Amino acid sequence: MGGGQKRGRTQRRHFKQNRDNVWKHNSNPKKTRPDDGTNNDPNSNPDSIPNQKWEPFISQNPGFEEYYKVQCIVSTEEWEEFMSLLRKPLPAAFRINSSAQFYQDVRMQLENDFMKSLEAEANNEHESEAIRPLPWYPDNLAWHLNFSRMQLRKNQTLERFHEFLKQENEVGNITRQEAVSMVPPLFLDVLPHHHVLDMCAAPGSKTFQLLEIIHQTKEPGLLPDGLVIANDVDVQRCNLLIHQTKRMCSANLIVTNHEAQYFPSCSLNKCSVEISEEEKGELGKSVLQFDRVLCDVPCSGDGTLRKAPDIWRKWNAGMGNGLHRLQVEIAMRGITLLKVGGRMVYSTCSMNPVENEAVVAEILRRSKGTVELLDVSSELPQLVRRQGLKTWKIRDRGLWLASYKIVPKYRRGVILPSMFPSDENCDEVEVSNDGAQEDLMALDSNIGGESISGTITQPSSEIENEKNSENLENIGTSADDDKAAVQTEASNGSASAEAIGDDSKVEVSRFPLERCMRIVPHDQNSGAFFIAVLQKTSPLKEDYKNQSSKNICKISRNMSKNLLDEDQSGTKLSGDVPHDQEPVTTEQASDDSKMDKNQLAALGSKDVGSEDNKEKEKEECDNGEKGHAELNGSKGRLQTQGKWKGVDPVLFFKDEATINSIRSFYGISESFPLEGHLVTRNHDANHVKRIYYVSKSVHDILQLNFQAGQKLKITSLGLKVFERQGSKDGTSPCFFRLSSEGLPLLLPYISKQILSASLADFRHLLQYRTIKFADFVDAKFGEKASELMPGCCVVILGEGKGSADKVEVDASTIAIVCWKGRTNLCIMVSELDGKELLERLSARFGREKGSAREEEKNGDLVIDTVENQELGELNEEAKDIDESKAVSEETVTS
Ligand SMILES: C[S@@+](CC[C@H](N)C(=O)[O-])C[C@H]1O[C@@H](n2cnc3c(N)ncnc32)[C@H](O)[C@@H]1O
Repeated sequence: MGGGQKRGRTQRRHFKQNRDNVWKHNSNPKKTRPDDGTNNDPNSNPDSIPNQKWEPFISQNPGFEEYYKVQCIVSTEEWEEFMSLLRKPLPAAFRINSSAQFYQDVRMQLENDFMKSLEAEANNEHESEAIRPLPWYPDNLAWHLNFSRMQLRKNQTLERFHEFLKQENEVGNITRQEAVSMVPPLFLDVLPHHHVLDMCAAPGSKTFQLLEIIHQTKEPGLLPDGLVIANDVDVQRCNLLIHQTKRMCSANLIVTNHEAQYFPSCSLNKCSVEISEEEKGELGKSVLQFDRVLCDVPCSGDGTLRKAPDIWRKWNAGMGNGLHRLQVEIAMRGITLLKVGGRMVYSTCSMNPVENEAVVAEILRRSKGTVELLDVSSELPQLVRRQGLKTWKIRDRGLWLASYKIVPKYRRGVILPSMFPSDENCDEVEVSNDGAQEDLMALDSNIGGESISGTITQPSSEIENEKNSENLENIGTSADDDKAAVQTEASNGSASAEAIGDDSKVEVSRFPLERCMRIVPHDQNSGAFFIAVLQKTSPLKEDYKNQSSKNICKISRNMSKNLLDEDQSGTKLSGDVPHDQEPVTTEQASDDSKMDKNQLAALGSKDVGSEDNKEKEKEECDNGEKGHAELNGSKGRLQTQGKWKGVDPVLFFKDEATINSIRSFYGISESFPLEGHLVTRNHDANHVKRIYYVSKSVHDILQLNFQAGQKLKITSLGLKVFERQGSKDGTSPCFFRLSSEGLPLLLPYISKQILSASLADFRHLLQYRTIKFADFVDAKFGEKASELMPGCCVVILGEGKGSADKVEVDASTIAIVCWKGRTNLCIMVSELDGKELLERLSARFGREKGSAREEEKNGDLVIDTVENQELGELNEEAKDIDESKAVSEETVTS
């Protein structure tokens, strides 16, 4: 099983400490709001928050209502229901982590216990059940609660259930995830051998799902052939992603930190250093390409209104307009990195067609028949969804624009042809764009002829407008100006006044956008989501660049060319990030005057394209090329000093003496490959603290990355298997202990330092944490334990058979990492994990007769105080190591 089939125990500590327990009370009472469903009554004052001044969220936004009415997002008859549900709090949902060892037990508890005991608690007109499995999610692994989190907290009769949710969340058996957010990975149709790229992955709930699928079918100790590369541009969010996915214990994961629109392809054909065909052959690939790509892009997020009601206040049409370009660029990069025959899912938690159908249409337009929008109407039939829209309109500064033709010239750098349903306008755009280019040149000359970094063609008049529009009064003025401009354009004959109300001029997309899926809240009491499933049917065409150029500014045109070149795999690879151009950043792309920096930050876009970043990108490019010659030698040093500053280097661990001592101490079978699979993040082999195991698939990508000059900025990878141990007495001959998360992978191959305990002794170990050899119920077990070498060891549960002699493991084996001291055995499992494991054993095997605490009082289990203290320190040390790791080796600090 390894990676993924069981989760470790101690390793979950830092995960827990680094995320809120979402089922606990809200630590920020200011954010709390009443749970009455509408919460727009300023006079209501919930009793639940004594002494707190409650400020209700506004749940009105006339602009929002007008926008979606015009877009016909739902029929007129449904409008009231749609709006009413948007104002109600989102019912909680969660997923059972199928990688957790006790996931079946958790599922049984929900099906057999809570579903029945909570029957009486169904409490609103939308639902007849208090909790229910989501019908479209496989194997009853995803659950919908007919309560919001606030209701769970307030209701006494739900207390036991609430406690259950808190504990299972804390130990990592369940993950809270919005129901609709679970959908995209299901449509990706991932198989265990697939190479999957999750382009915008943080905080990682979908990455977790992808890893679960990758690890689904493997036996203990075997790793799947596939892998997931999870990427996010935001450093802080990348760290969340790392902590989230750590619970998966996967050796098949790489976390990277790139702007997705420039995700490197690690093309060997671009390398400055010659690589022989033989070397390329050994690697099995000369460019990074994926079987599956998840493109869950940054978006305006209005599909999450039910759980993030502050969006009511912030929402404006410019948010979607501002993100469209970035979304297209990310999606096109995804298509470029996709293998022919591969599938890509494009998704957003926005309802806005500009961020959805318009982006999908642009992908199809640019890929010119090489990408198909799949009809997946027969997949997940129980998931209620609507067809995509074929027509929509653009709202810009108070104007409705039904066609690109009526976009005022000075807005044409912002409002793009690709935002509109029809691509007929694209031909006319060439002329119009010339105008925009003239504007840009004029602007360039205004600022001394230097080109503006990555800016969309934006005339100075517009910049002035946008500056002024901070002031609300000026927004009105600017909109009036725009109207006047449209009228002038129209009367000049360069545009027809196709504004709202003129239905005869409605544009309809030529693409089969009805195959897209939109989930709206009132269909199944959920949030809203948009999903499109695309398949690459052949390599992108040579003239893709020409075609796309009509819709995109000069900057992006260059980028399209580079992307295309990469797609002609093997023949015309022109390399990675197009460093000769500045990236179109979220911030720049979102240049609508009403979308301020705070809003962008709220979209999770901070750090994108900062000057610092851009400088680094240039530097990275240079150093990356140089780095190639020094494969895994001084490269680590180079990396920390130049390339990917602030990120620990990735190095294969090749210290044979250490590897041999580990193998021999634990009796790790020769059939388990260590060589070539061990990685560290420290270039000083003598001070390596943690050793990570990587699958063959990850190994191959690392090799390619080394060969290509370390294009990938890797923030985390693999599965921690060994940690340097700080034995106080120095008696253990092995310097490295096993880590809990790596144990499931190694377990089937370990033949030394491993014992099988009876159920009673296993329970006692979990309960008392340290037991003297003489105090074990099974004396033979105590004797065997005393004969182990001092240091790290493994105890497996022999399930009451008293089988100290025989150690047999299979997928269901329950095992813990322990420490053999001079007189006793101590577990290296956190208290919470120990407690939870005890409870699971009770649920499976029944409670132990007699209270162990009483036995303790009677002095049955006396522990050598001195050694106990020493072992306590060791345990503490293990915890410290876990925590420091998050800071030193896995946290991106750039
Ligand atoms: C909708 S969230 C992704 C949610 C995630 N897929 C999940 O299921 O947990 C969008 C993410 O895109 C990231 N992002 C924004 N701009 C990006 C860019 N240019 N490249 C990569 N990631 C980006 C944000 O930091 C944010 O974490």
